[in-house]
Amino acid sequence: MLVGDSGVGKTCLLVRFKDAAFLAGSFISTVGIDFRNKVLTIDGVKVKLQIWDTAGQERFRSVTHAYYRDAHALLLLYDVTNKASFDNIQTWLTEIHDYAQQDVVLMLLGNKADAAQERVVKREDGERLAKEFGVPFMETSARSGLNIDLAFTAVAKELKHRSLKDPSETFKLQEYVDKEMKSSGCCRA
Ligand SMILES: Nc1nc2c(ncn2[C@@H]2O[C@H](COP(=O)(O)OP(=O)(O)OP(=O)(O)O)[C@@H](O)[C@H]2O)c(=O)[nH]1
Repeated sequence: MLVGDSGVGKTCLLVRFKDAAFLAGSFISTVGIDFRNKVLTIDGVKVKLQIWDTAGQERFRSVTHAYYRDAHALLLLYDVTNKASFDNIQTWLTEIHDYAQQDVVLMLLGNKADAAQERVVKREDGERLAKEFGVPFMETSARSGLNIDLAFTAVAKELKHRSLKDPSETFKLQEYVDKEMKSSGCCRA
């Protein structure tokens, strides 16, 4: 499930992942909730992701609350060009604490990393916040595609690992993300 303030790019992130496209132009706010499916092959196993795109607007909050408890994973987004969306992350974390399952897989994403000129939230600030709350973190761009597949693949790997319930196998989400970013030679922003 994708959550975060209105306009941070949740719908664009999902469209980029699902269709490898970017919705340029006018911004159409999500009404309530929507979902799309995508099948990934993880270590030879097909994993079907059902991804719920929620409305960030406050007036839809009561609708989205109802979906939290069924979510296995949450991608919590802020917009690196919008300080308020970053400041609101703590409020979102409280909301997640109140409504989601205790062991939900959670990842923090600083989206719109392509927008260098408009950036107001440094990558280090995102990293610091994520560390404070013990949440894996990366910057993404729905416009350029930066780290989009990696974010969803990392979450899918974690979910697959959990569903196999094999205690001899360990999977560390942040370690996986850091390793993948390093080996691709890419950049966190
Ligand atoms: N530069 C840049 N713009 C983006 C990116 N992702 C989204 N946008 C723009 O940000 C605006 C909002 O994107 P949406 O995906 O509709 O935002 P949302 O979070 O789904 O908004 P709600 O549905 O209201 O919750 C649109 O004008 C997008 O074109 C990105 O990675 N880079």
